[in-house]
Amino acid sequence: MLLLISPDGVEEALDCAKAAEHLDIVDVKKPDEGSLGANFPWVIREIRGAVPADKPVSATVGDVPYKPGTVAQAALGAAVSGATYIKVGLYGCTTPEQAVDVMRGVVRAVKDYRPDAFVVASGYADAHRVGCVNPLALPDIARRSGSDAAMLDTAVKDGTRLFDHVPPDVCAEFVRLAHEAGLLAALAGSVKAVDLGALTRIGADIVGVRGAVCEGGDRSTGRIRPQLVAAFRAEMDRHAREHAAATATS
Ligand SMILES: O=C[C@H](O)COP(=O)(O)O
Repeated sequence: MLLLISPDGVEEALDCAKAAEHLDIVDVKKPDEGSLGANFPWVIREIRGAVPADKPVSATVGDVPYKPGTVAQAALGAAVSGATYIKVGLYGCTTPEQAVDVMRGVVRAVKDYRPDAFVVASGYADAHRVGCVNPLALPDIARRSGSDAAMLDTAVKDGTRLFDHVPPDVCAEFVRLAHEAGLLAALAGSVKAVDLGALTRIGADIVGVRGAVCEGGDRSTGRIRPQLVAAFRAEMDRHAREHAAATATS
């Protein structure tokens, strides 16, 4: 399982760089603009320059409205700024067809510019609270639009977590559907170390975190700390080892 960490700006990204050996993807966002809030192009560019070249930089394009042209242009902006993972939060899409429309535009805009870019269609585990598409619709939306991964995060950061809204057995179905469609499955949403056992068993390809690696576990007032990233990674590795051992003996 890959570890994606979301700094809120250049300063936190530098702290991520200090823990680079423990993480896989640096995900630029602007948490004060929403769960998948988009940051400025120059921040993406500066972070790309600050983290080791072998670590992909991801950028969130926002909790986007149903405006395919606007979103495609924003996604291209993120790619031009140096992000190779482009994450789109389908907040304003109320049907799978709308979501496919938006993601098709993103895939074309991004891949015409950079064919090896990786496009992530993200929905929300707590979709019922904000009125967007059902979490289990995401793998098919990603497949139909030519995206590379389906993701879930939480829209409302009020302390509730991924599994509060989408229990582990339903997350397992999400991962199964994504894999069946040939996609990677990414899961996030105030994930804590205690969730890593279930996420490992479920077979998620990417886990995304911010709060869990911030001081005090607070994604808004705390700062990302390299030692918390290292500790989180150690827990991931421990679960991976235990799972591999259990699978080998069963
Ligand atoms: O992409 C992952 C998000 O940044 C998750 O943030 P969070 O762990 O604070 O919910």
